[in-house]
Order: sequence, then structure tokens, then C-alpha cells
Amino acid sequence: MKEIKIFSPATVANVSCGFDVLGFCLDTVGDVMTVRKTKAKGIAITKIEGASLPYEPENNVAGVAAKAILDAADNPFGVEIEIYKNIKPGSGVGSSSASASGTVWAINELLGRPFNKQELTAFGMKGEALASGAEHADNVAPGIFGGFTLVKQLNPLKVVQLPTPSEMWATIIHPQIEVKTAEARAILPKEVSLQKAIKQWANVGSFISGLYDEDYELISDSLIDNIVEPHRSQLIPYFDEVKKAMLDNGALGAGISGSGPSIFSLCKGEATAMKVAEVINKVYESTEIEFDIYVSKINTSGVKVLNLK
Ligand SMILES: Nc1ncnc2c1ncn2[C@@H]1O[C@H](COP(=O)(O)OP(=O)(O)OP(=O)(O)O)[C@@H](O)[C@H]1O
Ligand SMILES: N[C@@H](CCO)C(=O)O
Repeated sequence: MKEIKIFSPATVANVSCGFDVLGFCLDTVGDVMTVRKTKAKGIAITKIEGASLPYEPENNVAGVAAKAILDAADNPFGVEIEIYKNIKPGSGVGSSSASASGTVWAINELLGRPFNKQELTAFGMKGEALASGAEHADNVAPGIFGGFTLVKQLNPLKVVQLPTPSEMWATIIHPQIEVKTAEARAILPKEVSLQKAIKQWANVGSFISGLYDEDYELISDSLIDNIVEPHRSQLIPYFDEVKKAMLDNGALGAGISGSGPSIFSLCKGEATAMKVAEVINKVYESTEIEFDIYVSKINTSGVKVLNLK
């Protein structure tokens, strides 16, 4: 195989209670990438459409992630990478991470699959660190594994694949303003009170238990973030109005997607997800801000092959 074309999905990190550890994968939104083997060693980004991003491999998360996996494989060949961006950078639905996870997944296929999903996530995380200024794998992991994931630890990386309840859908609004992850991390407190930490880790535990038991009520009761959301929600116009509209119309829970500005909700069933989309559209259509709304089933397989040559 000389060339692979893939769909690299958008992802939602944090999932309210699990800052830097929980994430899930979307089905209907994502980037398309082509990765081609070259005889000459080295990495070249030859095409970027849909966003203005750096072509120098060392300044693009795709290039940094490609270097991490190719170095680990002793550089048997070089690669050319084409990126067709549908996920806007700084959107909060894992734009940078989609480039990182898509690149390492595609190169692993070209190499003959020497690396497992844990290793691919670790390579992708190297790329993601360029965008956010810190290593975190909560977008890369769901992009590689699909479904819901828990990043148990970073060093050495350990990702736990979680189950996806059969009727789980997500509705997301992306207000078209850019919030850079690095900046959204910089405003967070460095310490949290024990009282808040107790509530948060109880919610992570009960959320995961809810996923295993398909207990939508427990999932709903666990989607709370008392630590990060109060700080970051101030960066997102109409956050409170959108969250209220989501919850009032049947969403199981709602919060900031990744570092924002996107706002996500999880819903039981497509009909509720569509209803939530309708009401949040009403909240935003009367404002001056452009926006996109995504309704998606949870993608349980992660990156997908579109074409092989
Ligand atoms: N291939 C790439 N795709 C997207 N952004 C990239 C890429 N390479 C470098 N960047 C830089 O990364 C930054 C966007 O990443 P950032 O993590 O801030 O947003 P995001 O990935 O949409 O958010 P989140 O991780 O919260 O979902 C921008 O500054 C952008 O220039
Ligand atoms: N967990 C990260 C995800 C952003 O990509 C954050 O919220 O900063």
C-alpha cells in the first residue's frame, strides 16, 4: 500500500466531570486526510484546505505526530500529508487532535500495523502537545479507539476503552469564535479545594458506572463540572442560555466541549438530540455570531479508511 485516505473524526474532551481524562468520538464531523509514502525520507505537508495552518511539519500537529511514529519505526520511508479540514482550529471539538490521530493511524497502516492503539495515542499526543502547550490525550484517545475513553495516566500512557450505551447521541453547537486551548488552560486555577475534588471524582466514577450499566439517569446525574466550567464558560457567548435550553429539552447533560467554544450535550436517542438542536439553533440565530450545529451518534470505531492505493 502506497497511499491511504482516511476520515479522522471530531471528538469531545472532558465530558464535564472528566477534565483531561474523559472523551468521546463523533460520527458525522471530521477531517479527511491523505497520507502517501515517499522514497525520500522526511515529512512534507503538501496540501491544506479548509483552514489556514502552517505547512512546516514542526509547526503542524500532523507533522509532529508523523515524526513521533516514523522515528519509533526507524524511518523506513518518508510521507506526504494532505489535510482537508472540516473541523475549524480552536473549535473545541478536537481540530488539532484530529490531525494528530489521523496521521498516526494512517502511517501505522502504511507501516503494516506494528503499533497498537495505546502506542498510536502516545504518538498522537506528541503532536497535540504542540497545539495546547501541554500533553493531554483526551481528544486523541477517542479518535483512535472510538466510543468513550478514559485516560488513566499519561506516563506511561494508559487509555481505558469504555462502553457506549446503545442509544447515546450528542448535539453540539460550535459558535464561530476561536478559543485556543493553550489560553483556555492558562486561566484555570492551579489548585482545587478537597470538597470540589471529592464531588468531581465521585461524578467521574458514577458516569463510568452509568456507561457500563446503560443507566441514563446516573449518567445524567454525573455530568457536572464544578471545577473548570465556571472559569471557561465566561469565554463562551450565551453559554448559560444554551446549556439551559439543552437541559430543559431533554439532554442528559451539557457542558463545554474540550476547551470551548463548542458546547456539547449528550442525549438519549436521536429524537431528543434533534429537538435539542432545534432549540439551541433558536438561542443563537438571534445573535450576531455565526455557528454550526452537529447532531451525531457516538462513533465507536474512531478513524475510518476511505480509500487505499
Ligand atoms: N493540523 C492542525 N489542525 C488544527 N490546528 C493546528 C494544526 N496544526 C497546528 N495547529 C494549531 O493548533 C491550534 C488549534 O488547536 P486547539 O487545541 O487550540 O483547538 P482545538 O483542537 O479545536 O480544540 P480542543 O482541543 O479544545 O478541541 C491553532 O493555533 C492551530 O494553528
Ligand atoms: N482537556 C483539554 C482538552 C482540550 O483539547 C482541555 O480542556 O484543556
